[in-house]
Amino acid sequence: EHHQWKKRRLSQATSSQGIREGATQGCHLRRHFSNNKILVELDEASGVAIMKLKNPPVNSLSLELLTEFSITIEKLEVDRSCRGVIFLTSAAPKIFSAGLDITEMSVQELWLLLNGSNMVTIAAINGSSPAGGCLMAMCCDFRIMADNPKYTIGLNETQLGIVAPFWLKDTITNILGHRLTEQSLQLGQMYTSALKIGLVDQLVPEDKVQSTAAYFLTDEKMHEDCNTSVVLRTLMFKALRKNSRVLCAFLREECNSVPRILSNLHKIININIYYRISL
Ligand SMILES: CC/C=C\C/C=C\C/C=C\C=C\CC(=O)SCCNC(=O)CCNC(=O)[C@H](O)C(C)(C)COP(=O)(O)OP(=O)(O)OC[C@H]1O[C@@H](n2cnc3c(N)ncnc32)[C@H](O)[C@@H]1OP(=O)(O)O
Repeated sequence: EHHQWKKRRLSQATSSQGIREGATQGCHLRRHFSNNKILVELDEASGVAIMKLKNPPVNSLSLELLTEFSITIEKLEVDRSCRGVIFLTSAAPKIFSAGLDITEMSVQELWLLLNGSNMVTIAAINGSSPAGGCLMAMCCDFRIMADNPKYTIGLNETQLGIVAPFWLKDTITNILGHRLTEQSLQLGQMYTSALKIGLVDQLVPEDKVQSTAAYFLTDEKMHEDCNTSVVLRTLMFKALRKNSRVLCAFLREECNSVPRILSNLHKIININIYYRISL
């Protein structure tokens, strides 16, 4: 069934369905794709794709954005000039993503896409990033965040009365370790010092987030201390993480069975009950 879903997405991705394309010729070719909520700029020389979320005012992860997200990732996956390098940032200032649109929900597919992707993914976190925004960043291989004490990041689900499902807990445990994860989820904690606890890998000045992500991906010298390219290291990292195939199978199942559109808070409560039962 997942295969069917993928096929359907791919045919949408390759059809003209709302995707606008263009190319500019500088010293090398840059291609642009866009649909309503996602802008992509692909530099063919470096293979670096910048994927920008554009859902004003707060970049919430609405169903429309998540659908376009899937289409875009799959389009990049099959694009031979994208050398497996992509980074994710926000087109809006100050907010990376406010998390799920509280009137809708479908986040498992995003988890599957980013965790299952063979591309190297970097979150260029240029603003606040609660809940689903933090999840999206955690699904990337590296996280580079703007050094601004006003911006916070974390899983505040508990404060919202949402019980984090086990795959979300596993995702943050991989990054923070067991004890800190417990504290973080129990309190629904939002962090201003995410670097200290390892939730992000690097803090940089706000205007350098995107360029640092690009530099990180393309400049091999930066990693000469370990004599292994960032791309190779990431592919190894992904291979290690893919051990959790059982988890992937569970999530695929769940994508098919959980109602994908929640139109009001009442349904959110039902979904929470569903998660409690399935734990
Ligand atoms: C339902 C889940 C079920 C099961 C669990 C499944 C999976 C678990 C994995 C992930 C779970 C994720 C859950 C979520 O992501 S829930 C969403 C959590 N998000 C928040 O708590 C965000 C709270 N918002 C803020 O902190 C701030 O708004 C801000 C820092 C993002 C921006 O602050 P600003 O001061 O710049 O702007 P505001 O005036 O506060 O907001 C502007 C505008 O935007 C609306 N808004 C804010 N957040 C959301 C949102 N998540 N969805 C939709 N709309 C949002 C806000 O209401 C304002 O609207 P108005 O201008 O008042 O109309």
